[in-house]
Amino acid sequence: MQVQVISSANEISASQMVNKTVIVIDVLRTISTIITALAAGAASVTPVETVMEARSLQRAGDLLCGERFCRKITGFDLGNSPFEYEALTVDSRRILLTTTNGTRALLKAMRADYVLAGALLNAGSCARLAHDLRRDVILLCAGAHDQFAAEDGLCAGLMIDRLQSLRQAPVELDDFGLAMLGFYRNNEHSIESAVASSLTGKKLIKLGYKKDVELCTKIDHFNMVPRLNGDSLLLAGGTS
Ligand SMILES: O=C(O)[C@H](CS(=O)(=O)O)OP(=O)(O)O
Repeated sequence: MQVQVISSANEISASQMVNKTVIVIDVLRTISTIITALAAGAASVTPVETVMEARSLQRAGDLLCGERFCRKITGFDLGNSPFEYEALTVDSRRILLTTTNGTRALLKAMRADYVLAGALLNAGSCARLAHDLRRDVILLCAGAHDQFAAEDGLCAGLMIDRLQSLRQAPVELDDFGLAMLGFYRNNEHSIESAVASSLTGKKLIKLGYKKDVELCTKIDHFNMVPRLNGDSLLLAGGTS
């Protein structure tokens, strides 16, 4: 199995995705929020590029969700904090979600054979499902504002570590993947502080989202994987 790591959403091209499984990684916070929402019973999550598009797609019962500048969008039901996605609020609802980086990365990955949503919260399950799908893998770090984000790189390194332990044959890594594996192994006993020291981690903490950062660093908190089906993410695997 070949595994390639791409440093930010704008670095991927459609031709790279042919016959591949793409795992879209956005630890802070989009993918962590999507995993939490589906685990809490949301029917599906549809990633949407713009605020206007989200509004135009809304049908009765749908929740309009997302952030700009890390804050809930005016008039929307929920923002981008996993804590907002409680069972009472999201149960059986379709979620239309637009965020700065994470939903854009998901939309960019749509040409792949399989698109999975991965974060620290479900890293082990995500690696296992990717292994079972028997395709070469791209780990697409969503990044922040078209730049590499350290927390996504750490998560990519963790998934490579997990993929390697699942396989008899070695995982063939590109150089960036090799670097991310080393980055993860150097920080594996201090993931929470490494994420809290990242640019986005520091920004979110400054804005009052320290608990979000702490929650998003819980490795393997869930054993299920959001998987793209048409234009929406649905659950694959167990529930918690
Ligand atoms: O809301 C978030 O956590 C981030 C904000 S930022 O653009 O990275 O500063 O957005 P996301 O799309 O979840 O990376």
